[in-house]
Amino acid sequence: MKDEYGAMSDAGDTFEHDGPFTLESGEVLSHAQLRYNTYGSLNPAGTNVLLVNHALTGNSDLASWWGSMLGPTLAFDTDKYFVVSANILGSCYGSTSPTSVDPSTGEPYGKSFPSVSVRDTVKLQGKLLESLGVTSLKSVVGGSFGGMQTLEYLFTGQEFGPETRSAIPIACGSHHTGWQIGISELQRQAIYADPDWAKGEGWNAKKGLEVARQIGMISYRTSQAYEEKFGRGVQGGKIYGSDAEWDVKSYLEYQGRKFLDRFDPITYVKLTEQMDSHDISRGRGEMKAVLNSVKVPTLIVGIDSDVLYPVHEQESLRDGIQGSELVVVNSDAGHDGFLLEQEEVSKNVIRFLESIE
Ligand SMILES: CC(=O)SCCNC(=O)CCNC(=O)[C@H](O)C(C)(C)COP(=O)(O)OP(=O)(O)OC[C@H]1O[C@@H](n2cnc3c(N)ncnc32)[C@H](O)[C@@H]1OP(=O)(O)O
Ligand SMILES: N[C@@H](CCO)C(=O)O
Repeated sequence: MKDEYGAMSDAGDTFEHDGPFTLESGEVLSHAQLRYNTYGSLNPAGTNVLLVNHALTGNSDLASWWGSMLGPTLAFDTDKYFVVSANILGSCYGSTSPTSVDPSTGEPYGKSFPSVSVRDTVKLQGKLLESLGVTSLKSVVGGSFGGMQTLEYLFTGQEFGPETRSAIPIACGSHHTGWQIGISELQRQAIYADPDWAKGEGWNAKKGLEVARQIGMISYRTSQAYEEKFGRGVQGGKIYGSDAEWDVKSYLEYQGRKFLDRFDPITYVKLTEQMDSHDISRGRGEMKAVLNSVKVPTLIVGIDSDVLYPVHEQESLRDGIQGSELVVVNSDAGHDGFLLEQEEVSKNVIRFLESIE
């Protein structure tokens, strides 16, 4: 279900920040809210907490994307843990975003929505956790954009929010690299190239958004996966020129169209910009020293076929964070392996959580 400006209103609760929220950029959101979901019960000390962070286009409805990991006896064991999943600030899934009304104009922010960093999202989530009575996080887990948030939590206890006792960053690195910013930029350029981006507020740059999602879908998988799924399959037998209806073309077009039901171009531009802000060393010193300052147990997970966040980035995290462990999951799926290989991810999460106080 979407509201009048296109924001998704999925199930969950809403946290409202008390007063204006100042962003890293110095800009101020006069009102800031976050959608979140919880599962299980909080213990009286507020310490049996697992925080699970979603990726770029996900939401706080954890059951809808890591469902086979959530429930009694599963990785996110709701008999033992109070599991919290919070939306990203700037996401159209119920948090303050470009689709929200700017109180100063009475109109949706649109392109004037301020620049939010991954650290801003985590800082606001920290306020949400405090409001729930959370004093300490047993672990923070997330893949991709969720992994970037997870890495920021390694510093929250020292800087803001509840203490973090362990972390499981998956399929991400210590900062967004030139490669990843380039792929984000390519997607934004597809949106900017849509003639409707320059008209009015830009909400109607739908063709651009479709193409952006198609570019994303290529980067989330691998040549092996595309070969296995589509190969040279074609409808109608025509293989020459623009008459060729390749199965892969039809798949990408379908994914692009489907995406319009749950995202808008402005939010997509802003969220990819937020990912590009990811750099745990910003303002904290040299990366080597920043990683070396991490003292909590950390399980780093990579996917061996991930071309977007390649394994060497997880190896760098492992080399930098003292005593951390790296597990590389074998999968042809590529980056999306963190969503598709739930059994393998679960196994490692369970083992690691059992080893943590
Ligand atoms: C609504 C939500 O998902 S929001 C919940 C949170 N989501 C997230 O966190 C991530 C977003 N989701 C994703 O990235 C993906 O859906 C994943 C990774 C979770 C799952 O991927 P997969 O299961 O491998 O799906 P896959 O990429 O094969 O796409 C399947 C779809 O393509 C369609 N399809 C497959 N081949 C073709 C083709 N040749 N032509 C047209 N359509 C095709 C299928 O019919 C199917 O359609 P459906 O989704 O309407 O059922
Ligand atoms: N499939 C994921 C990839 C980004 O990590 C998403 O759409 O959010």
